[in-house]
Amino acid sequence: MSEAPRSRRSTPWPPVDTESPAPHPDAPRPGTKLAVHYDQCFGCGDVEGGLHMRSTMGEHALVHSQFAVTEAHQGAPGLAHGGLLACAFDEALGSAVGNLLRRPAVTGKLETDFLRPVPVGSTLFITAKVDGVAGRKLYASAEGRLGAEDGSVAVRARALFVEVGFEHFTTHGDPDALTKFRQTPDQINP
Ligand SMILES: CCCCCCCC(=O)SCCNC(=O)CCNC(=O)[C@H](O)C(C)(C)COP(=O)(O)OP(=O)(O)OC[C@H]1O[C@@H](n2cnc3c(N)ncnc32)[C@H](O)[C@@H]1OP(=O)(O)O
Repeated sequence: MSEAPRSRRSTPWPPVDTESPAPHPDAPRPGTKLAVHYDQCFGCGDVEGGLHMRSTMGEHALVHSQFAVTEAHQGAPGLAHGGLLACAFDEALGSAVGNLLRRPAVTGKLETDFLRPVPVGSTLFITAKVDGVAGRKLYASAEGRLGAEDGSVAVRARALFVEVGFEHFTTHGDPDALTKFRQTPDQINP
């Protein structure tokens, strides 16, 4: 296969003026294995059929996540489903925002570039970072490499997270949301 294009993007990123993202003083130190943020989360929780993503804080405010692609994640014979890959990036990006900034936020916009097919049996090594902060708007980006931290780039993603109050979860989700977050050991939410 020919080399994937370096970029298919024409728009600047972040799309607005931002401040540099200062990591929260309580952000996990490099090398820390990051906690599951909610044990029923499809991305990182121990949910049957979930993605079972695990993440680690890296150097230079990078968050490293791995997504092991199984037969349950197929969209075409032997290949990962693009929507599930987007899900994996939502999780990895959210983990970067949540752990580095420690501000409750939800995904407002998520865009993905699928550069190479991702086969069943492969592991996607995703590196995510926070690119900028503009008030409640938190911008993050990530790339996923096939098979190793220095493998070929297969997917790139970028996202806008919007900071919300904790009532977002109790009003729109479950009135017991805060209790349920807290029941997840070492969670980073409220
Ligand atoms: C560790 C954690 C890992 C978590 C990983 C998983 C994360 C998730 O999947 S979260 C679930 C999916 N996301 C959601 O359900 C969010 C649903 N959407 C919402 O609740 C709302 O639209 C919400 C909160 C994003 C924004 O609403 P609201 O609080 O009223 O703010 P609003 O004024 O509309 O937007 C705030 C700013 O963001 C901008 N914005 C919001 N959405 C977008 C968008 N899609 N594109 C561009 N800009 C946007 C607005 O233009 C606005 O900008 P400005 O302040 O400059 O005017």
